[in-house]
Amino acid sequence: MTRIVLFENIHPSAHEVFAAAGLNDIVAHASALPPESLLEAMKGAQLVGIRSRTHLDAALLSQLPDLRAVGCFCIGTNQVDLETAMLRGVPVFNAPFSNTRSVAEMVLGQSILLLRRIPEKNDRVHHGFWDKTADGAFETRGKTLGIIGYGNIGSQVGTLAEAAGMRVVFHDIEAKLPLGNARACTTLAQLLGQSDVVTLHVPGGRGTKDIMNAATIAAMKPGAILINASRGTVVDIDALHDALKSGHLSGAAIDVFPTEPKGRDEPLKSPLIGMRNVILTPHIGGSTQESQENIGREVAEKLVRFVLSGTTKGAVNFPEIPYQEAAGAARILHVHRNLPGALGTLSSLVAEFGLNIVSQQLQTKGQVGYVISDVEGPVDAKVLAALRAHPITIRCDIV
Ligand SMILES: NC(=O)c1ccc[n+]([C@@H]2O[C@H](COP(=O)([O-])OP(=O)(O)OC[C@H]3O[C@@H](n4cnc5c(N)ncnc54)[C@H](O)[C@@H]3O)[C@@H](O)[C@H]2O)c1
Ligand SMILES: O=C(O)[C@H](O)COP(=O)(O)O
Repeated sequence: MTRIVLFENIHPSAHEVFAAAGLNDIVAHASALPPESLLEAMKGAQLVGIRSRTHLDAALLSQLPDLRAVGCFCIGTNQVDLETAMLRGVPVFNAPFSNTRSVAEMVLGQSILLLRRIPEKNDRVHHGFWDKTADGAFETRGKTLGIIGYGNIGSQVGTLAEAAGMRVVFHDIEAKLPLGNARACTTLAQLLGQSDVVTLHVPGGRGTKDIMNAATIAAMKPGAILINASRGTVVDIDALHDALKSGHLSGAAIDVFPTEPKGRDEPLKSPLIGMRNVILTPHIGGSTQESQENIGREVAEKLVRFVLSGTTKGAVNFPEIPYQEAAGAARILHVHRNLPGALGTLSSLVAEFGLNIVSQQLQTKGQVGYVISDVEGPVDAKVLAALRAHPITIRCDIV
């Protein structure tokens, strides 16, 4: 039996995919759990499904000997210690494109609303005030959108923004093909100095921490707008608060926060609460019916393929072996330390039990090697125990 434990209200489409593959031992939690309950909830799970709020650090992963794979039912994977997972023989899968469009649409919508100061005007009318004025309200057409991080989401935002008449510039640490009429900026300063709206679409992690800080926010055009729907660590919220208070920036939309509540019952703490022309949303950039259904299906399919055939295609932290038809009576999935002669050692071990290898694929990544071997003849518990006991072995399973 493959025990699956899911957190954070993963879409029923995932359950359908698991059930169709005969994987019915599923425990589903509607929200993220506090760290003190997480280990207990994951014990015995072979597959774990999470979204952005569940953190799987090295200490937690090392207490989960049964864990075979992790599914991040989202784009970001920075909430998992990917290196530790790999060294423990655990591939991590995600859904790299399934919510891209949802985020891009939200960012374009926020740009239009903030340029017109709609959040502030909406609030005034709700309080009975009729402040009819064009002061500080601008068309989107002809304004410059600066995109920091021109990957899947950033480039999609650029395409939509051009359709709305915006001029698009972007900055990325890698060379990127500009779509439409978008122009690359070689430096961040170049982008900040000319953009009416700046939007962030970089991954989380040390390399992007506080990209927008007091100095870079000061380098933005007076009256500009800042949007962040990437990761909460990317913007120094106190510096943003100061720039909004002083009037240097005219508005902001923040979907992700340095510390986010674990669930509905926990309040958000942020100095931005109650500020004028600021849109605050609870990390819902990728939360649409369409995206969640697609993500549920996509990640569950990757997990099912791994469980049934060992394929790791699409894993973000692991040697990738594409799907191949089973060629023998049994398939051995062997994760080992990537040392010289490891493949020979494995093949000799298998041969000692009189098993003939009919098909074999090896891929390596850093310190880890992964081999799928199809063998003639059944692999019994004695063979599996011998393979698992060998010093080069990190993990070994039979499918
Ligand atoms: N708010 C949400 O609900 C939501 C939904 C989906 C994704 N996200 C987040 O959006 C972010 C982007 O997602 P994506 O799918 O476009 O990722 P992606 O990997 O396709 O693109 C990220 C881009 O950022 C670039 N980059 C990395 N470091 C940079 C730096 N220091 N300066 C400039 N560019 C840099 C990369 O080269 C890459 O082109 C991720 O953090 C993801 O987790 C948030
Ligand atoms: O990485 C992502 O895809 C987004 O941050 C969305 O995360 P979520 O699934 O927790 O909404």
